[in-house]
Amino acid sequence: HPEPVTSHRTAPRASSRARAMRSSEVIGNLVNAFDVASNASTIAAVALLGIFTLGLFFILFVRARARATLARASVPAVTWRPKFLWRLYSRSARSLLQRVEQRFRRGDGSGRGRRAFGAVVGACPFVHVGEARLARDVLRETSRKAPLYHAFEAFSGTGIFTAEGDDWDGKRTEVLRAFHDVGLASLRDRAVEESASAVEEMREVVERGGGEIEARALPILQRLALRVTFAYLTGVSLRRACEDVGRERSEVEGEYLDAATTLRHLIPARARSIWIFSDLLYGLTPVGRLEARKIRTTRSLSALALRTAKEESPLGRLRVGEAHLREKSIKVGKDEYPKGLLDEATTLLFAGHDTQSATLSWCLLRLVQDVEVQSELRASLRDDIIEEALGLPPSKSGSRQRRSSEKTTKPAWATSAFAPTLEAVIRETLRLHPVAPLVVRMLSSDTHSEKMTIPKGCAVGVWLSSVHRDESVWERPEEFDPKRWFGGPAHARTGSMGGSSNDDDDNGGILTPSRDRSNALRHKGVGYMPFAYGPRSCVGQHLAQVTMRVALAHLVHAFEFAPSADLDASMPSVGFTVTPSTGAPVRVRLAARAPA
Ligand code: HEM
Repeated sequence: HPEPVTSHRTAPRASSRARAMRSSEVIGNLVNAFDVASNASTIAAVALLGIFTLGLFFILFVRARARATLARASVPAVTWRPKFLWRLYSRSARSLLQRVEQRFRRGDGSGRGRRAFGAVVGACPFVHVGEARLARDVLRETSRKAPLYHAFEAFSGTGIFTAEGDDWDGKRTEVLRAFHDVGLASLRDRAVEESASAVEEMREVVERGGGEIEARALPILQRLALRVTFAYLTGVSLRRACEDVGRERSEVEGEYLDAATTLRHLIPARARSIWIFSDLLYGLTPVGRLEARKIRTTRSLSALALRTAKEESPLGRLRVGEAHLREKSIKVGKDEYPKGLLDEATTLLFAGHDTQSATLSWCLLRLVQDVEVQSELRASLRDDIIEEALGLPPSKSGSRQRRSSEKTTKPAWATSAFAPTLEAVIRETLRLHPVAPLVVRMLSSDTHSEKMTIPKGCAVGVWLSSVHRDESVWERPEEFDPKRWFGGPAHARTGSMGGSSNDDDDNGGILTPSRDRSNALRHKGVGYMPFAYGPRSCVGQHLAQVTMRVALAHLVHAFEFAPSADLDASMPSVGFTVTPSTGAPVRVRLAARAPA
């Protein structure tokens, strides 16, 4: 056998030397590597620190600039704290409107009674306004919405609610022209049809319930307002459109309203939270993903509306208008739709049903608190001309045929002078519950008013709910008093509303003389703007007034409403619109027949 290369005794000595050498090499290499790494990490750390410091200086600089701009408005400043979305969403800011109003009432301590305060929101100087005249000046001045509306873009896309500049201008013109060309008669007919059928459904439930039931009014009114809005926009009833695609109307409505309810809270909550700063990060959060799912659901109703819309309907007209066809198409299910058109249908369906159902819910809650007003309203509707015009069943047999020859050829029901008590109740509801209570604009030039100047570059949040409570304009502002819309200045401070008026600044120019001039309503005046004011005021206000008149008249004509046992019934839930937080629970019974 050959000798082993290393003897048994020398081998460990040689290998330990080699090991020692190898380990010193390794340590040396490690030290080198560590040196290199530590140099690199030092450089990276210094670079990061530099970027961080620069970023910090930049933030401090823009915030200081924003504070300086705000100081020029000389409003008392409050601190803005961004919120975490899940807290806002889960608690749905109940008392927000009261808190803001209290803040306005406190003023700036100067005794000048300014209803305004400011905050730096991110890097933007933000002035909150609750003063009637100032609000009007601001809203008249600009058509630019604040970056806050960015949170709504995922939902309403480039529809007119969120569009800007020439794009908005072109689309708004097309929408208004479409509404004008179609006219209000078809809307009145749809509203009569759907209101009568909602009353019949409810009558059956009341009769089954032994003559009186407790019901949540909001979901019933949401379905009613959605059906009227869909039918008007498309020229086809929602039932018919659903049948055409082999689906049940109640299922389609249910899905849509569930999604809309979630979005109503989620989108404004995002606008007030830190997530407004990043679409990408927001999209990765569970709430961001929930929002995307709900938006897809609402779009399927918009797609159904576009697919079924008749040529002569408002959506049918938009389908051939240029402004809505410029953008590329997007897919919903198997079909593709021009994005601008789809976004507009989404905007109008949502804005149409949500605002009207919320307003009508508040109206019923007010009427259950004020039985006298409710009875007066019901009595005022038991008039054969009003009944005929609003499609109500006749309460006195035999009289209609005789009087119908007096029917005016103009759409009298479209004017506020036609049924003044009904109109006064709706106006007073919208005064105390303007369901879209905050509108925000960017000032592109300084806005001067009697009391102050707000510099350009400021975002201005006009709180319509507070404008409607401005004590320099309204007497007893918290009181629900439809009578303030009639008669002399006892009900409103001088200058707030002018003399009596039949001029209907809200009726789209359709003028019909009142049948009873002594009963004419007063001008709305400077302190009243439930549909906002100026270039970006509501495009659907004339539609809303017709639908709400018809729907409220049908409900109050058929039923008596009484308060429910729910103590939270009048608690507001503030989202996209302000709704009664527990769905407007009321007790319902059939209205007693009119005395012969
Ligand atoms: C009681 C009913 C309604 C109320 C109280 C109401 C209130 C308002 C308010 C306050 C604005 C301004 C929002 C802002 O600038 O942030 C607005 C805008 C708008 N409303 Fe209404 N609205 C009602 C009904 C309707 C209806 C029935 C439609 C359509 C079918 C509609 C469509 C719109 C649209 C598209 C805008 C955006 C206009 C623009 O930015 O140019 N609204 N509404």
